[in-house]
Amino acid sequence: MNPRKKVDLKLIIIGALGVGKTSLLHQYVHKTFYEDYQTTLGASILSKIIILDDTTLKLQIWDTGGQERFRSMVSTFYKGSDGCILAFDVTDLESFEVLDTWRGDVLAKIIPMEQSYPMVVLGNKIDLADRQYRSILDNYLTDSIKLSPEDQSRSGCC
Ligand SMILES: Nc1nc2c(ncn2[C@@H]2O[C@H](COP(=O)(O)OP(=O)(O)OP(=O)(O)O)[C@@H](O)[C@H]2O)c(=O)[nH]1
Ligand SMILES: [Mg+2]
Repeated sequence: MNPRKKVDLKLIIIGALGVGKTSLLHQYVHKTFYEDYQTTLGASILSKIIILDDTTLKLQIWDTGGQERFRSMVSTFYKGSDGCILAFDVTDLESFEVLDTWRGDVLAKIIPMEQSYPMVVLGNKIDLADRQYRSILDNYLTDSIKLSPEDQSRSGCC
């Protein structure tokens, strides 16, 4: 039997104040959800081991604070990361719009060193009734992606 490969990955989660970055990670790693809000000061690190096919992945996930005053400190944590989660709150349009700035920060630090760097956009708080994600996605599709009619029919979109 082949021993499993071992891979260490450093991931970072960024996004506006209070979008739920810490809650999401605690739910993922410790299976607990905190109702009480305690803003993250700077950053904290969580670890999780997952097994994927024949590989043991050791995730080191950097949870960062969304406060403006931590912005330049947080950008120093991007170094050496293998990917990034851009988090927003689906009930808060501004938290989505500001992702562009966060993304710009990451690209400015990472891309000169890494040609390919995975980033995912994550919409949180989907349990809340006043979610605005439909209009967020509609605007995004209209303004940014501009799918051609062929693409739309292929994707079954719109
Ligand atoms: N309803 C609902 N509330 C959530 C969800 N995720 C987080 N919250 C609440 O949102 C508040 C902020 O959550 P945090 O996880 O501390 O937010 P954060 O992004 O880490 O905030 P900063 O560290 O200040 O940047 C807390 O009161 C959470 O309980 C969710 O999926 N649904
Ligand atoms: Mg936090």
